[in-house]
Amino acid sequence: MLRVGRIDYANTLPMYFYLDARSLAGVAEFVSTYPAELNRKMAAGEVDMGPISSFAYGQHSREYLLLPHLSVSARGKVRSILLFLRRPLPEIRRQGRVRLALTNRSATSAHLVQILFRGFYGLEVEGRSHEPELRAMLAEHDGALLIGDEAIREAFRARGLFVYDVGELWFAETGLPMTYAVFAVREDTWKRRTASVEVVYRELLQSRRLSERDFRPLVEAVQGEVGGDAEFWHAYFSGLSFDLGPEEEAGLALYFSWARRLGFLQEDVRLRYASLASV
Ligand SMILES: C=C(O[C@@H]1C=C(C(=O)O)C=C[C@H]1O)C(=O)O
Repeated sequence: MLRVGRIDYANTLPMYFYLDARSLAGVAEFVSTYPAELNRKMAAGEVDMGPISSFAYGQHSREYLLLPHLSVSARGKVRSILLFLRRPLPEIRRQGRVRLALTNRSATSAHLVQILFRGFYGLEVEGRSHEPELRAMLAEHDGALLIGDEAIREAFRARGLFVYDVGELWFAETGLPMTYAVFAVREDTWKRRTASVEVVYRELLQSRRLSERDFRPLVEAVQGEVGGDAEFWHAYFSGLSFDLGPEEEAGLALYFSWARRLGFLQEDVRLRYASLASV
């Protein structure tokens, strides 16, 4: 059986919501976790494919292949990758240095924030990986990065903090979308189990397409779990892009080149795709 990763944040739900259990019976089993742990499991070969952090793809682009037309991206506002600052951003920028607590659930966004603050704003950044607990994070830092449903929940109740959408900050500097997660398969799995990967891929893509036709059933499902109103969740799903097209590739290329320049990645990243027919 293929071990397929799954992230329990709302942002990947469109790819999973309409999966057909019968088509996947005997082909795939699902491993649910958060992004940083999924990245680790992919690297260790404990998971064969899944929605890993784009950054993790950058670290392993020689061993992984991308699945075409699948991602979690946004052109601007993403609404779930949020920086909670104790003081307004312009004030922090004037100060020239910042101490940030970065959620240990993330790989893409934790590096993206450092790219923005160091690369684009020219600040001295002390970034520390932290459990995603806003109060504890802010006790010793100027700001905290949260992602996924944890970020959304905190944004609903944040008082007296200055909250910035990291996707919006990236777009303001680059005019490009940002891709937070890509779907990748280990190349060794792809070679040995091509037919099974094709079955799972078709299902993920089909689910994505069905979800995009009408987000209402997904909105109802996440509203019950995370809270918030239907309007927020419609804006959330419609504001994300689940495709991986030329614009997303351009955003990723810029992200990877900055990650390389700041020493977060040791090699240039090539986007290599599994040759899957887009059905
Ligand atoms: C849009 C999001 O993207 C997520 C962010 C990730 C990261 O920062 O490494 C990884 C996977 C994505 O599901 C989010 O968490 O809100």
